[in-house]
Amino acid sequence: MTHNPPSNAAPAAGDVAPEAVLTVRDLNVVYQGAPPVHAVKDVSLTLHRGEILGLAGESGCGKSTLAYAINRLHEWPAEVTSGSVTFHDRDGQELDLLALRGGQLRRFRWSKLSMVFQGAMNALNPVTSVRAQLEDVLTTHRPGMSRQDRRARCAEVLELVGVEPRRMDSYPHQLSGGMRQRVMIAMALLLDPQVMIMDEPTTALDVLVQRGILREILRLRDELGFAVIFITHDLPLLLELSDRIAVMLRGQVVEYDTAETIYGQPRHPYTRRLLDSFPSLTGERGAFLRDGATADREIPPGAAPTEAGAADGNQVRSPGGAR
Ligand SMILES: Nc1ncnc2c1ncn2[C@@H]1O[C@H](COP(=O)(O)OP(=O)(O)OP(=O)(O)O)[C@@H](O)[C@H]1O
Repeated sequence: MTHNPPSNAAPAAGDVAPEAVLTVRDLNVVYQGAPPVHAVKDVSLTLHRGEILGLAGESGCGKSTLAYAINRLHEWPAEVTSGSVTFHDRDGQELDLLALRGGQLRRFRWSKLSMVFQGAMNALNPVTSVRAQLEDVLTTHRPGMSRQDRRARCAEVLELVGVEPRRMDSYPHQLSGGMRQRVMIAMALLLDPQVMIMDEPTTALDVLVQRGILREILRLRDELGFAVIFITHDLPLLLELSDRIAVMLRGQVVEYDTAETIYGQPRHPYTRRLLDSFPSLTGERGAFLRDGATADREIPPGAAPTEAGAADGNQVRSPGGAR
């Protein structure tokens, strides 16, 4: 289960090598049907602590298959045919994720790496209160935790995602789509994971609610320091949100660079085509990058959370550290 430390961590500004939290090496995933579909081809990625890595690419290019394989959620006929996925724990341990079995895997998921799925907001159990569903995660993973501490932790994570803790006794159908998705993000945060994989987490939501939630994710990342693999085919959104972006085409990562470089100097013809397919991206350079005040151009600071909150039927906290 032990591997050498990753060697491809790119040097950051100031020559301080960023620390890797997850390394994917030459990963291949095949759906073993007739004929087989080679959905992920020789993918190598390094996720650094606290970074948001965007995974872009058209429908069917393999984004979800890659995310599921990383978290070992893929099911037959999907098979990881080769490669490795290594988690570099905060405590120095190196975990070979493809080798985890049964209890080890259950302990790993949620506590070290959590996932918010496409349509996850519909994954909440309709006949159980939000409180019971959040507490269930803690009862399973932190059996020694007192009832009082469990309740306090649940209230804390709900507050973190901008849901009033009094909503804890609600049932999912009593919450808006945006609030349900916030509850799912709260659940993913419960055990203080080092990595969150978000697969189209806001796609089903209207634009204002979506932007409010994305700002919260940025703020939480700044506050809590987890790293994110964020998957969407919405490239403008990724440019705004991500530190680095990997562009996938037919199972392969064809370009992997900072959001700024992907936007300003795309090298691969497919990346250029992808950028050109969003007409609004042909405007002033940098208009979609998170850097500086440009990200606020479309929605003035302060407006988005209020509007999102209203649309959400819930008070959203100030974006704070959201860039
Ligand atoms: N159960 C399956 N059996 C066979 N092929 C599959 C299966 N699930 C997905 N695929 C194929 O694997 C490839 C990658 O699919 P995947 O869902 O990972 O792409 P994606 O980029 O996440 O797409 P989307 O953005 O639409 O979710 C596609 O060609 C898809 O048709």
